[in-house]
Amino acid sequence: MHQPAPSPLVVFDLDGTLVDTAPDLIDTLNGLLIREGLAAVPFDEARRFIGGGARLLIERALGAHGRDCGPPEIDRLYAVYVDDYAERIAALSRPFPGLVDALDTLDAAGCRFAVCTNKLERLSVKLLEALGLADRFAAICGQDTFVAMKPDPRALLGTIAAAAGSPSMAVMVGDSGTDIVTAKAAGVPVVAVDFGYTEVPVESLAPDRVIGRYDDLPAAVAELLGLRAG
Ligand SMILES: O=C(O)COP(=O)(O)O
Ligand SMILES: [Mg+2]
Repeated sequence: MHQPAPSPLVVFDLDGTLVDTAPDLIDTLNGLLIREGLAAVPFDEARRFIGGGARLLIERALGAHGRDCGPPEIDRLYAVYVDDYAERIAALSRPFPGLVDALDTLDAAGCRFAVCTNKLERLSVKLLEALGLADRFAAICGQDTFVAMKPDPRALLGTIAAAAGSPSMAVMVGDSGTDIVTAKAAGVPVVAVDFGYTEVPVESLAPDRVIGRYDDLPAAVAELLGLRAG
């Protein structure tokens, strides 16, 4: 008996890829810093610090301004940050332009979708529910879903398994070096979006494709998976 071939799976990063979350992430960060008597971080600088999870965002923001806090202090700030962020999860955050149409086109071509993010799982679900997008994903996996978070390839391979997909029929879509390194380590082709949050231009990180708008995603996925373009 043959197993049916798994449908193609497109695994998306969340912050900076599916959703422009920087305004809420950075408002939360700066609200916290100001309450703590610390300097707020300029938006464009803080935007580049997103991608490794909220704890790293806080560490980078403090480090950029010469504050080196020990783990207990970071733990305390992180706990407050997570609570504050949950309160404003989708106050300003919106899907990037063209995302929903691209999902519709890929869906019609037989693709399924999953999320592999370094956000906490519960915040990821809450955000996507608030935006009416949660039901589109077969799995929504965060930094605390598996034993390891991106760039560990087990985060991506675990997400693909949770969505009942196969690594040989999967593509990762992400905005940062973290996503590209993760996908390469997992042996999964990767499309980089160039409108997200990254410290270096994504082109310099050798993804399989770079797209500047969601309209170009269906063709990139079709090429990488050898599908007939819709
Ligand atoms: O919030 C972060 O820093 C990381 O989130 P991402 O993995 O969805 O980019
Ligand atoms: Mg990202």
